[in-house]
Amino acid sequence: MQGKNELGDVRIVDLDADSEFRFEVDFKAQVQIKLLKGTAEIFGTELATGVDYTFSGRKAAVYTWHEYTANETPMSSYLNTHLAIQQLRTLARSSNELGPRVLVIGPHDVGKTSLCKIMASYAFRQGEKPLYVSLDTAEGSITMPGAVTATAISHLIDIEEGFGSSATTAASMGSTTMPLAYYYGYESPSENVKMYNLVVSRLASTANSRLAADADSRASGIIIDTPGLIDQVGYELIWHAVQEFSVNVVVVLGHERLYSDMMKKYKDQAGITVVKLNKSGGVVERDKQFRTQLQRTKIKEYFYGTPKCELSPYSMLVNFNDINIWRVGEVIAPSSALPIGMENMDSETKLVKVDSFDMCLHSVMAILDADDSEDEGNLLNSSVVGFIYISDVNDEKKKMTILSPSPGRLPRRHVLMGAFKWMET
Ligand SMILES: Nc1ncnc2c1ncn2[C@@H]1O[C@H](COP(=O)(O)OP(=O)(O)OP(=O)(O)O)[C@@H](O)[C@H]1O
Repeated sequence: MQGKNELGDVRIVDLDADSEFRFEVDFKAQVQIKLLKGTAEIFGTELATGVDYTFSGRKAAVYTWHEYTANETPMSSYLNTHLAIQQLRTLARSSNELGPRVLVIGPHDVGKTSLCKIMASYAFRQGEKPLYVSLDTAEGSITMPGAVTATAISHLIDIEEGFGSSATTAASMGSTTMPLAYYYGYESPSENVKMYNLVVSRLASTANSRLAADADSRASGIIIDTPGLIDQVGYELIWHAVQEFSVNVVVVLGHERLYSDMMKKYKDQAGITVVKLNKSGGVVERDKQFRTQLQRTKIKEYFYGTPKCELSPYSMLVNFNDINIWRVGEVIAPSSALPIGMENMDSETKLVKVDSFDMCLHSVMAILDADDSEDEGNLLNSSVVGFIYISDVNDEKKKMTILSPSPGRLPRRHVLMGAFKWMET
């Protein structure tokens, strides 16, 4: 395998069987990797021989199988887990039932997203079309940070861009393959647990009914990536996701206590299997700065596309009167912080209309799939048709400038604002 940085320095690396070449590239730097001979994969997607793959702002590993030798990486256990899940799919197909619903949990930075990608890629390579669900609002791996999403894996996950080129750009182009998304609007679920659980429930219910109606994907089931929360709030979120998606396989990655707590909780529940897998030594911790940078990159990608598929967003003027901007009411104290029995009633999920447009400047907002006349109490039940960015606000003229991936009028007038801001650079 050959690696080349932007200064033109070339390195050739010989990869033994069952070993990984791990690399980290800064956002400002670029490296190219080329497979010269043999077979290798990145998070489950195979590399083609002789093709230059370019990476920037990424931490990843090139893995090679050949045959089993040492057990230095947990890849063989990931493969075995996939094979067991694959059997459940075959079984489901023969009885025309819903395939496995797999939930991957664990603390931050243990490789949950990577494992989900690996399992989705392996499933796809075996002809399956599982639904990939991301409940990780910090990451925005499929559309935007702040959203929970579901998308059918109908083509290979891109080596260089992850879901970037497949889902984000499809979404920006208003394609019908726009992933199903609901907008929560904050990075961490603990900021507003009630609202987070509400959007997860909505996503689960729509995803379940889509799957029930899609004979092609039904037996392939669902793979669910989660945020890395394992404190008291985290457990609540896990129980909730298990229930809403009728999860029957819980994969615990890299955390003994979490595993034994899950075993305790589910040992008497027929039909739920709890599996423990080790964290890969290659998983890298990402500091706050790297995560923020990753979020900015995701937001930018939504509007401007990726190096492989560039987009030019449209800038348009919108009258204050032509748009209804909503945000969730002031959360005085999250319910989780109040004494048992006392609830913050509905302020955590009650929308208030934003009338000070100044506060919208540089915000990312979700356009809700709701009719103009929709009751405000129902808006949070709406999925997302796309995202916009407010690049300028002119109070005098009562207009604002909006950046949108598609031309023409706003498709809907109700938009939901969260906490994500971004500065075009
Ligand atoms: N085997 C590996 N070699 C090198 N890098 C890896 C490997 N596995 C994962 N990584 C990288 O480590 C980082 C963390 O992995 P990942 O996003 O899968 O963890 P996570 O548990 O989903 O994180 P979180 O949920 O906290 O965001 C990512 O940048 C990923 O690309």
